[in-house]
Amino acid sequence: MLLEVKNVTKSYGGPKKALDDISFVVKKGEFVAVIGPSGAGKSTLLRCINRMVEASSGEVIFSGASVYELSGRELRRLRSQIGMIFQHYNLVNRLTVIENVLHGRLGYKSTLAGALGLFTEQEKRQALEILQALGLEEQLYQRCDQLSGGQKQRVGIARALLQNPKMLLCDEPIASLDPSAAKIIMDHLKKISQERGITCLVNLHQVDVALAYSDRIIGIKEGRIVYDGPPGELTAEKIYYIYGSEAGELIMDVGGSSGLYVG
Ligand SMILES: Nc1ncnc2c1ncn2[C@@H]1O[C@H](COP(=O)(O)OP(=O)(O)OP(=O)(O)O)[C@@H](O)[C@H]1O
Repeated sequence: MLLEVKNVTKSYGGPKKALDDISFVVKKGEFVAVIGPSGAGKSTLLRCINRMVEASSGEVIFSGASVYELSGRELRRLRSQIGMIFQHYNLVNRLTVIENVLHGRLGYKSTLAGALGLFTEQEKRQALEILQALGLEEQLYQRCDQLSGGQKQRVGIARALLQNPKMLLCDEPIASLDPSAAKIIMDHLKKISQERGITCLVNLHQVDVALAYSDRIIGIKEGRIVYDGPPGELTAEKIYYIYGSEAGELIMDVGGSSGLYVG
């Protein structure tokens, strides 16, 4: 077991809880898709795991450590083991690809070394190797604002990998991409989890993508888990239940998609 989420509840102060008593366990290397309609709580859930958002109650155990009890250096060390991928990439646009990726190491450095941009040869070599694996070797010295969305997301993945994470939290990683760029990103994430044994927790709006890529799907509706099981058991009825009125369009996608994600 790598991650255990126990009875996590989050209220932002409004009448409805964003997360309501969420519990699940994730094994090392598992590829888990988290699906659900807009506002279901997917993003809040990912952020409560690494404490970008503080949960109102509950507990998270990651790699044997009780995340909600850590502070200072221990919390930073733990966070460096959890890479995060964002819908809008969160890159520094005026910096180059290689500079953005090396930023992934900052969590390991003293403030001074980080501020001076002091990176070891070993770190630079690893950054290069990761960027090559992601097909970005020709963009190393390009500024990030000159890249396509798909390339930006690959830089985001490279930055996260340079932390040597045990787990990646991916918050709608393909929501801003066209289908072919989205496929490239999903293929890379899957490969990373299979080849490097890195656990992936991926928030997705698209059910067809979740079905095609994940070992397991967690369905969230109004802050609660309403499905947790293999993709093969996620029937059309269950999709209807999770998505309510948004379901029609999604089920059509599943049945009649271009086959882009299948096979
Ligand atoms: N910072 C915040 N302050 C107040 N309410 C928030 C905040 N962030 C999220 N919420 C609320 O919490 C609930 C869950 O939101 P969340 O963004 O986690 O859902 P989501 O499933 O990721 O949706 P989406 O796909 O639209 O991002 C929603 O009702 C949302 O309005």
